[in-house]
Amino acid sequence: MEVLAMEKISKTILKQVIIPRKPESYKGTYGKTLIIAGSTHFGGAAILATSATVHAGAGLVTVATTPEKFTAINTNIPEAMTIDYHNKKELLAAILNNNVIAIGPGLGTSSVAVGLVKAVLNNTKTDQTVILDASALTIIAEEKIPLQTTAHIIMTPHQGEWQRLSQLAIPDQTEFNNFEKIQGLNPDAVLILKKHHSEIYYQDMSFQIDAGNPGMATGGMGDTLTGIMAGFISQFGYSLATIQAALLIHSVVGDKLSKKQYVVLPSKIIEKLPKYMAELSTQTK
Ligand SMILES: NC(=O)C1=CN([C@@H]2O[C@H](COP(=O)(O)OP(=O)(O)OC[C@H]3O[C@@H](n4cnc5c(N)ncnc54)[C@H](O)[C@@H]3O)[C@@H](O)[C@H]2O)[C@@H](O)CC1
Ligand SMILES: Nc1ncnc2c1ncn2[C@@H]1O[C@H](COP(=O)(O)OP(=O)(O)O)[C@@H](O)[C@H]1O
Ligand SMILES: [Mg+2]
Repeated sequence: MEVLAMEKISKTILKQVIIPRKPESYKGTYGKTLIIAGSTHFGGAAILATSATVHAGAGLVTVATTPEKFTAINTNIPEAMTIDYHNKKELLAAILNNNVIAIGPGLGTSSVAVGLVKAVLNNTKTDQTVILDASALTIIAEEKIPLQTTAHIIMTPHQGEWQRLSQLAIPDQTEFNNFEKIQGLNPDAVLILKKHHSEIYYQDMSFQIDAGNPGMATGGMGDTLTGIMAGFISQFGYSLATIQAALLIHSVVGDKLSKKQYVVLPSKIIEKLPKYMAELSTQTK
């Protein structure tokens, strides 16, 4: 039985991470992000993840997806560029050229999707961050793909996806057991276990957010977190503080919205992000 409660992430982390932008900066200062997402039946996941990345402040965002979704993505998020993930040459160039790569939202588990996950894990390096979410995690579990990249790895499963990856039934997903399973997957990987009051496992430390509400239990909410995480790491750099701030802001904005809205739409969280980030970055204390 676990006796000690996990450390809660304080809201002060938001002001610490979300600092004012430097006047002489340009889009390149805020990082390049590649989102590999979407498939015939899950176009919305790609749109939400991409839109969240752009609204969170990533400098340049590219989406690798199926061309049938280009129009929808370009219409919803004209700021993002699109490439066809079936084009191996373009995909490899994009994997090599981006600082942050998020893969999985709405990707499905087709053989093409399996190839995409392998391409990311085989071609990323130390200075990059790879965020593995949704279908990418299911593929890694089903195909037993080793997490062998030297890039930073952040896994963002919900409890069902973590069960697939770790073989731990939900009641057995304790702090102790989760740490043990991370060791077996890749000791350097960060786990964000999504649930009511999501948890972060980072090296030998664990944290929990004291925010989030059941109004957020709606499709696309995790895809949105993935985009926020990608956008934050892209512009603020990879660190524990950045990861904590991204996870927390998603639920803090969700809590603000839930005061007046029974169900919290992911697209509404995305819409609110730039204003809330401006407020946080200009507050002195
Ligand atoms: N608009 C869209 O295009 C959307 C696409 N989506 C995509 O759909 C694909 C399948 O993902 P899903 O997560 O829906 O399905 P999954 O089959 O991967 O996961 C759902 C299963 O996990 C179980 N589970 C246990 N604990 C859970 C928890 N805390 N939260 C959620 N599920 C839990 C459920 O009972 C269910 O059996 C992914 O690629 C995902 O990104 C979803 O994100 C929904 C929205
Ligand atoms: N009851 C709840 N309380 C707090 N947060 C929740 C609740 N239900 C869902 N969430 C949050 O919503 C997100 C759901 O992620 P996920 O299941 O991956 O959604 P999707 O794949 O549909 O985008 C997670 O960040 C999770 O913590
Ligand atoms: Mg999900």
